[in-house]
Amino acid sequence: MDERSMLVSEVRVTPILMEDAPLLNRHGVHQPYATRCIIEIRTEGGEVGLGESYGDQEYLDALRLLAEHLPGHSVTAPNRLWGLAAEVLRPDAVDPRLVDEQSAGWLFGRANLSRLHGIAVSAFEVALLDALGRTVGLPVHALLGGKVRDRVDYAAYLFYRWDEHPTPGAPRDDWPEALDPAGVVGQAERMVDEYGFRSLKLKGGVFPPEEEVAAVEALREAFPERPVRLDPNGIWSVETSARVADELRGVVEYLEDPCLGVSDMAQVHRRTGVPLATNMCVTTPEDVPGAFAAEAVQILLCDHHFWGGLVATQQLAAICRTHGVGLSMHSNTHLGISLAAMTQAAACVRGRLHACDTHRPWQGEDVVTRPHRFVEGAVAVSDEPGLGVELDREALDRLHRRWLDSDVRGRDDVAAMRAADPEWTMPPAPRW
Ligand SMILES: O=C([O-])C(=O)C[C@H](O)[C@@H](O)C(=O)[O-]
Ligand SMILES: [Mg+2]
Repeated sequence: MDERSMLVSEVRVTPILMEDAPLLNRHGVHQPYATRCIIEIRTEGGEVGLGESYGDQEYLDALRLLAEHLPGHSVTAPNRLWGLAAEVLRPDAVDPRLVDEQSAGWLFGRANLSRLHGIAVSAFEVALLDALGRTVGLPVHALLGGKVRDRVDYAAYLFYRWDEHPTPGAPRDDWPEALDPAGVVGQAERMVDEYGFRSLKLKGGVFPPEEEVAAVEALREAFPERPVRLDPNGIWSVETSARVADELRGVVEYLEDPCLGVSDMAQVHRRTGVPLATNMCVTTPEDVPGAFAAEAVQILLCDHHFWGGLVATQQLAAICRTHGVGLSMHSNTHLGISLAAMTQAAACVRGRLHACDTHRPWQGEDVVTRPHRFVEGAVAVSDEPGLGVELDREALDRLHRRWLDSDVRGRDDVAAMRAADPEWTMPPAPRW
């Protein structure tokens, strides 16, 4: 094959706004529209590779900056993206919020340079692998060493939610409110009916822990065969976390980020023995040694969007296997290109993989022509070349026009909550 045909000729990073549901979490509520960006890489040989990543303005700027340096890069060399990212995305070249270690504004860990590079590499690595796979006629999983499973299990991602956004004129879906155990069980019933999910995860941190414990117990009673997890995003103290862990021992598969930080998580696990998962206190490779040594984490939620991509996911999986730490996948609001990438990566992970998180059922829109179907809670691993998805150009244009016509440029669940409660501010941690 002619080497020149493998070179990147053009890169497009297109910001979009997609409808989102009024899902509640410890910060507040999801905005009516969420930002995201779609990446298209064209090769000299005429293939196109797709990627999907965060769309907050500061990330968009960083991704566009890196994109300028990609023409001439070979789709056969995704590993070289790390060196390029280190060269181009220096602390003085990016928005300070992306590298400020003190900024813990997100629901998935602190910002820092290592994480920024992981995010940037991932966004383009996926697109390069897609283009390479299409060029040579192989699925991405073959480029990662081959799939070890044909279907990837996902969990029903249950949220406390309102039936509609407090913002006038916001889009509305057809899910009813879920604000108590009966509402949560009703939501789970519909998720199980429509998607067949065989694991359940409740996003907590919204109501006092007793109410969330009651919801988890109600889920367990309604679905005795299905593992249940609870994730309050680190809003409990060590005392509260230990109490909840004692109450839910044997009821939950694991507790996810009951409290913040390696030392507090380790204390809770030491005191209770209940398995703990995280997508908050271990989010870069540098976090791994200390957290594993302290036994703060029994299940790590990988997320290729911030761990550096699909190859990095395999490397992280190997580290977890070596240390006897289980693996699952974190997700926040995403569309079908991300789901395709998550599924290809998960397909290659050897050993036990806990059902992965996905927000996909909450999105009524997509930018791929054939949105994925969940059958018995799983997505079939595509064997088509690349990621196995095609871009719906008309949908992309529509969601991009929406972005152009709007001033929403990032995620702010605290501000969104103020539409319902003008006094609302970021809750302290621990809150309970
Ligand atoms: O597992 C998690 O912590 C998440 O999925 C973080 C997300 O941002 C979720 O909490 C959300 O979207 O509200
Ligand atoms: Mg979490």
